[in-house]
Amino acid sequence: MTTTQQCLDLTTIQQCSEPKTNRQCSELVFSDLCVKNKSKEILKHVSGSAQSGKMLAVMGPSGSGKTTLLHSLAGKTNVLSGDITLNGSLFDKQQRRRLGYVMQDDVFLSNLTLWETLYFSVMIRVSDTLSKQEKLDRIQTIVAALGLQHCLYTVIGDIFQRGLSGGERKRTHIACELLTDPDIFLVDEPTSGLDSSTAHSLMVQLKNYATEYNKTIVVTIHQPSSKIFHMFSSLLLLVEGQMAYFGSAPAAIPYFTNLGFPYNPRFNPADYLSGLLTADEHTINVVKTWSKELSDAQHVSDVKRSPHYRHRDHCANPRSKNETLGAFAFTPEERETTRWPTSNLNQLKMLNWRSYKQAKGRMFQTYDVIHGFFLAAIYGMVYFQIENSEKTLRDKMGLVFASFLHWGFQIAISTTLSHSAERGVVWKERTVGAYRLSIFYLSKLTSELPLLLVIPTLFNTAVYWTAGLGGVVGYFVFCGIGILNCLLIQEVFTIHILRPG
Ligand SMILES: Nc1ncnc2c1ncn2[C@@H]1O[C@H](COP(=O)(O)OP(=O)(O)OP(=O)(O)O)[C@@H](O)[C@H]1O
Repeated sequence: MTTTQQCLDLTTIQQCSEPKTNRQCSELVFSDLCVKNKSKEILKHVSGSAQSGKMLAVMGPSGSGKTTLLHSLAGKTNVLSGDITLNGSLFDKQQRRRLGYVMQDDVFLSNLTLWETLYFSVMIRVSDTLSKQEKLDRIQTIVAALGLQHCLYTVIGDIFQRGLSGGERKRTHIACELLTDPDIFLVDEPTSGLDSSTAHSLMVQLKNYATEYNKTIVVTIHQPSSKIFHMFSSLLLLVEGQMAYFGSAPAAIPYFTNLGFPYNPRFNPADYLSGLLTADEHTINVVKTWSKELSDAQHVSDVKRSPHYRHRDHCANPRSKNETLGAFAFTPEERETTRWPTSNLNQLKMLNWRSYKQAKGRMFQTYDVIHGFFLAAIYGMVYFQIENSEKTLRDKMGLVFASFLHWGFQIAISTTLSHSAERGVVWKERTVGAYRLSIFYLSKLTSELPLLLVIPTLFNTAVYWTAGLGGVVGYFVFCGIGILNCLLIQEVFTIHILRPG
C-alpha cells in the first residue's frame, strides 16, 4: 500500500459512522427531471436512481448538465417538472438534511484555517447529542483519512492570499461533508485537482464508504481511469441535457456495442463512452434516440416499478397532510431531521466565533485608526470650540450630520466587501439547514461589535469635545445615536447582501 493510500483510508471513519446493520437502506429516485432557465432547457426528462451501498456515476461532456442534475437533487436549482423521492417520500427540505453535497466550486471563508473550518462544521452541523470530544475525534479521524494533517493550520486562502492547494481544498470540502455523516453524498468532480494515485485512492475510499456504511453516493466525473470506472455500480450518461444511458455500469459497454459502436477492449471504457458522447452529430442522434427508447421501455419504468417509488400525485401533497394531521405526520426518523442540529445558543456561539475570526483581519487596521484620527483632527480644527449660539446651530448640525454620514458609508462599504465573499458560504450552509437565518444575522451584529463601536465612538468623542458641541448628556446622546446608526446600517446591509435567493 502506498503512503497516499494509507492516508486516504476512509474506512477508519467507521468510528464516526454507524455500522451498516443499523442503517436503513434507502433509494433516491429522480424521474423525468426537466430544468430550464430563461433561454434554454438544461435538463430534459432525466431519470435514474441511486441506492444505498452503491455508487452512481454521472458522466458526460462539459456542459451536458451533470452539475445541474446534482444541484437539482440537492434542491439548489428550481426543477421545472419531475419528481425526486427518497424511499417513496418527496425529497424535501427536511430530508435534505441527510444529504452532503460537495460542489464543484468550493466555497469557504478565506481567513479561516483548515482546522477552524472543520471545527465550525462539526460544531454546528453535527447534533448536540455527540459530546465535544467525540466531535473533535471525528475531525481527527477524517483529517487522517483524507491525508490533510500537514495543512491543518494553513489558511484556506483566496486570490489575494495563498492558502491550501486546489486538491487540498477539494479534500477539505469532502471532509466538511463527511463530518456530518450524510446518508446521501453528492460529489461534483471529486478527482479534479488530484494526481492519479490520490484520485484513485479517494475513489476507492468513497466506494468502500458506500458499501461499508450503506451510503448512497452520486459522483460526477469527467474522464475516470479504467480502474475508477470499474468501481461504479451504476452509470448515468448525459449529453446536451438528455440521458444517453442509465443502468448498470458494466452493462454500458455491451449496450453501446449492440447499437453498432465497436469497443476495443484495450481502451479505457470511460474514454470509449466519452468518445461516443462527443462524436459527430449522427452518432449523438443515434445515442439519444436509443436512449429515449431505452428509458421509455425500461429504465423509467424500472424506476417507477421500484418498491420505493411513489409519484408526487400519490404523495397527495405531504405538507398539507402534515398540517391537517398535526405534528406527528413524520416518522420518528424524519421528526429527528426537522430540528436544527444544534441549539440556538450553540449556533449563536459558533457563528459569532467564526464571524469574529473572519472579520478579525479588518478590525482595528492601522490604516482605519490613522484615517479616523486624521479626520477627527480636521473636523476638530475646522469646528474648534464652536460658539454656542443660534448663529452656529446650522454648523453644529452639519458636523453631526457629516459624522453620521461618514460612519454610515464606512460601515456600508466594509460590510458590502466582506459579506459578498460570504454569500456563497451562507447559501450552502442554509440549504443544508445548518442554522437559523435570524441567528446568523444576530451573530453578524454581535461578532462585529468592536468594529462597529470602538473606532466610531472614539471618533465621535474626539469630534464632540474638540468642537465643543455641548455637555455630558449631549455627548451620550450623540454617541448613542452614532452607535445606533452604525448598527442599523450594518444589519440592513447584512440582510440585503446575505438574504437567501
Ligand atoms: N443559471 C444558468 N443560466 C444559464 N445557463 C446555465 C445556467 N446553469 C447552467 N447553465 C448551462 O447549462 C449547461 C449545463 O451546465 P452544467 O454546469 O450542469 O454542466 P456540466 O455537465 O456540469 O459541465 P462541466 O463538466 O463543465 O462542469 C451549460 O451549457 C451551462 O452553460
